[in-house]
Amino acid sequence: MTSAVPNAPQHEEPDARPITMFGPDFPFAYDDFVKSPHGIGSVPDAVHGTKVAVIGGGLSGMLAARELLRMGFQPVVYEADQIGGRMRSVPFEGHDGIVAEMGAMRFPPSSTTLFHYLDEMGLETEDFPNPLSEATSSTVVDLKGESHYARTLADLPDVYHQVADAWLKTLEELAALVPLQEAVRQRDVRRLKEVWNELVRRYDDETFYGFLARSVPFQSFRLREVFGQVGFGTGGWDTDYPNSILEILRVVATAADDHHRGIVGGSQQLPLRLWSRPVGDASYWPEGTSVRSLHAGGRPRGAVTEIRRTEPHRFTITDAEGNIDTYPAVVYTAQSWMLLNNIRADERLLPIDHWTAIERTHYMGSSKVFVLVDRPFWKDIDPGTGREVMSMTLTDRMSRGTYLLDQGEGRPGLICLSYTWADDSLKLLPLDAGKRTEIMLNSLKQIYPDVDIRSHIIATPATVTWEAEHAFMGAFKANLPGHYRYQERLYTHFMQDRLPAPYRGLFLAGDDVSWTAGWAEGAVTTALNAVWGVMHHFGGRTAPENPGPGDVFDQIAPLRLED
Ligand SMILES: Cc1cc2nc3c(=O)[nH]c(=O)nc-3n(C[C@H](O)[C@H](O)[C@H](O)COP(=O)(O)OP(=O)(O)OC[C@H]3O[C@@H](n4cnc5c(N)ncnc54)[C@H](O)[C@@H]3O)c2cc1C
Repeated sequence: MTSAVPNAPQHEEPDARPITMFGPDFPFAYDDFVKSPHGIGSVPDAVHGTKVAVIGGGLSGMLAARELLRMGFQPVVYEADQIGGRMRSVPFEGHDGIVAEMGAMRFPPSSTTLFHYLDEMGLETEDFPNPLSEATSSTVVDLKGESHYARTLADLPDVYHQVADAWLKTLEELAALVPLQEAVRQRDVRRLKEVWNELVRRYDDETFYGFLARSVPFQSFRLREVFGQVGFGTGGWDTDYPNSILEILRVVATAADDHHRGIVGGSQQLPLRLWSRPVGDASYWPEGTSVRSLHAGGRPRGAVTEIRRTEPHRFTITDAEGNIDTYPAVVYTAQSWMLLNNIRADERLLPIDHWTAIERTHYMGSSKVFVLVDRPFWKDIDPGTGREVMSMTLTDRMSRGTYLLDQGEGRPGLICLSYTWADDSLKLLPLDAGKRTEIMLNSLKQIYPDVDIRSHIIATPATVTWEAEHAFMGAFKANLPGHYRYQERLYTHFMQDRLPAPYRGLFLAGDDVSWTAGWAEGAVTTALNAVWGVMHHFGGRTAPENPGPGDVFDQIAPLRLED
């Protein structure tokens, strides 16, 4: 997501194994699973060619469709908006190769399963210029009208060091940071479950803010305020303060906010390539078959408007063009709220407790504003100070986070003028691109009075507010306190032997079902769960050498909290 979550402090031994997004709720090694030469499963020949509806053409849907095709199914993709979903890279007309990342834009290398598919699809990554990171030549932190220029954390005034220390101490004292990260590194499932399950029991009812307020190192309100407004790593945290502290601890435990990399050419290429590239080693299908080639006109079906359960054990789907088709199984990857309003959904699709979980799901809003400028003028040196005229900027003003995205020598420069979440995003909701740009330029003018950003702008600004997008209604899920049980229900829904038979056959996947919403790794791993579920539903199995998430589920299942 780039939640407002900062760099996870790490205790790094020189030869330590890397921290990955292994668990902590369901510590299954998805990265090893997808890399195995034994494949991720197969189905009986009689099942080959069976149509499975895949609702949503974002990363999760595209990955599920591709892996289902590989197993010999015929995935039928429905998409309401465009292939890519929240991996939306918007080009600027007349400026080839430059895109504004409206959704996902920076990816932690700890997303090892995501990176496997990036490699498979031949995509390259590069350092992303986060605040104070190595890829960022300078950062300005501007708070309560006072600006500080820094190349590293060491250049910032003492209060920022106090905040960094307080955060590290709090994590060590209240959240068992050291054993938690060590268990993730070592992939020590028993130890990880011991430590994490205890944290779940202790903190499911706690907000992020409440967690800080009860910590001795954060007794000063001033420190909590500074931490909330600028944080460290990717920026301020206060828009996350009302959320469950477990959401934050997952990010910290798995280094999701560290060492981010951007996808060269734009993140949307990943779902687009999963859709259009032939699947080399597919069962049943002739060489050269891709998900796209299985679709008439090379286009997905339109938006789903209705899903009903029909006899015997079928799903009948209507789309926006009025087509009605019936399938023996469905993978559903759109935000789950769509099942409450945009889609007429048969109540018999899910057990009542799952509907409750969907109704209670909480999403964060998010807005971005990008401008294309004639050149990376921010690298000009101010003769008075000897510094670059403008830096990556964190501020408590309306723009909050401003990112400078160098496109290379002799090319225009790209500026993400503003990236906001929750209430800060809501403040922009009713405003058009022009008004938003004006507000952000004004905000930055207070920090850089001598820089005329407007004079460099060469294209219409690009902007988005995800909560206003019809097919999304939010940027990413963020559990509130007390939501663990809902999350556990939705995540484990792919284990359908546990459900009464009339509720089987529809598999939930995607970012909002994952434990780490706002991170593409969760879209990938929940897609793999759903693929395992579909395979199992049709009598398929994995190779004994490479058991899947459902095969080992009972040994590593997420903690189930009782009433
Ligand atoms: C602002 C923002 C910043 C982010 N930053 C990062 C980041 O830096 N790093 C990172 O790892 N992750 C980030 N993420 C998260 C990442 O984008 C998601 O995890 C991932 O893209 C989700 O993929 P998905 O397939 O689960 O869902 P989606 O991408 O939402 O795909 C669901 C698809 O379903 C479609 N749909 C909706 N309704 C219907 C219908 N009725 N019929 C058919 N189709 C329908 C939608 O149009 C959409 O294409 C960010 C997300 C946002 C919004």
